[in-house]
Amino acid sequence: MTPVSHAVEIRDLHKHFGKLEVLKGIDFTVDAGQVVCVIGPSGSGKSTLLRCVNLLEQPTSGKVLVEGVDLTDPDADLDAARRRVGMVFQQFNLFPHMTVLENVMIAQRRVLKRGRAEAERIAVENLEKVGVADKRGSYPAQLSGGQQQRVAIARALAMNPALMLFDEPTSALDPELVGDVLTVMRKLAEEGMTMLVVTHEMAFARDVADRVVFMDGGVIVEDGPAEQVIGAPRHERTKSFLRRVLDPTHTDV
Ligand SMILES: Nc1ncnc2c1ncn2[C@@H]1O[C@H](COP(=O)(O)OP(=O)(O)OP(=O)(O)O)[C@@H](O)[C@H]1O
Repeated sequence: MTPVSHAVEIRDLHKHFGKLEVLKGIDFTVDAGQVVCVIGPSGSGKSTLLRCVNLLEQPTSGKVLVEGVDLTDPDADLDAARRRVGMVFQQFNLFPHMTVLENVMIAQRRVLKRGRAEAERIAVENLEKVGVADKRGSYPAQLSGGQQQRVAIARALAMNPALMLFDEPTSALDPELVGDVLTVMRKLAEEGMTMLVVTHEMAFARDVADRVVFMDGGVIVEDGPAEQVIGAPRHERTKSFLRRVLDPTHTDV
């Protein structure tokens, strides 16, 4: 068996929606244990890129490998590959009629076929990890946005993923709730979780990411350590984007 060198490997990825080419030849890798933050203006293709890694979108061409499994190979075990990838969205997507505990147990029970006691134990363990175990009997509507997002993170972690994708996990939150979610994400990073994070949180990207990828117009413009891409960008497009996000008087990103 060939050794798996990357948690994620993307080669010449293109994605069209009709005539609109949203991804125009993306190449990059994420190694196991790395945190890679993807930044860039609205509409640059960041979410579409993540959705191609999670099979929510089918690439038009190119390759997406997760732990060496080619998701574009019709013979690949796609269910198994999908289970290796956890995803946290901007919206928490919790079932409103289920308690927090049930929300974190349901996929474990249905997809992984875990028994009730085991699923509950793992759910509680992960709710403790994100600091909301005391809310296990509550319904999502009884929780703050930050607590709901932490439940969504616990739900993804309970599936024992090799890789976590985060798509602007704090952008739907009131500013005072953002910190708690970022703290959980920092902890996961410190524990060695492989993470691909689309974010507008530049401080998080600067402090936590092993690499920052700047996307614009469906291409990767810069890919490197945060101190380079955010601290000393080489390209005019990156500089202009960062001027806009780092200057609060600009809101057009
Ligand atoms: N399912 C779809 N059908 C048609 N067009 C789509 C679809 N999904 C995304 N697009 C278009 O693809 C482009 C890139 O969208 P995407 O959401 O990937 O960008 P983004 O960089 O994540 O933006 P944002 O920061 O605003 O979330 C946009 O022009 C969007 O309208």
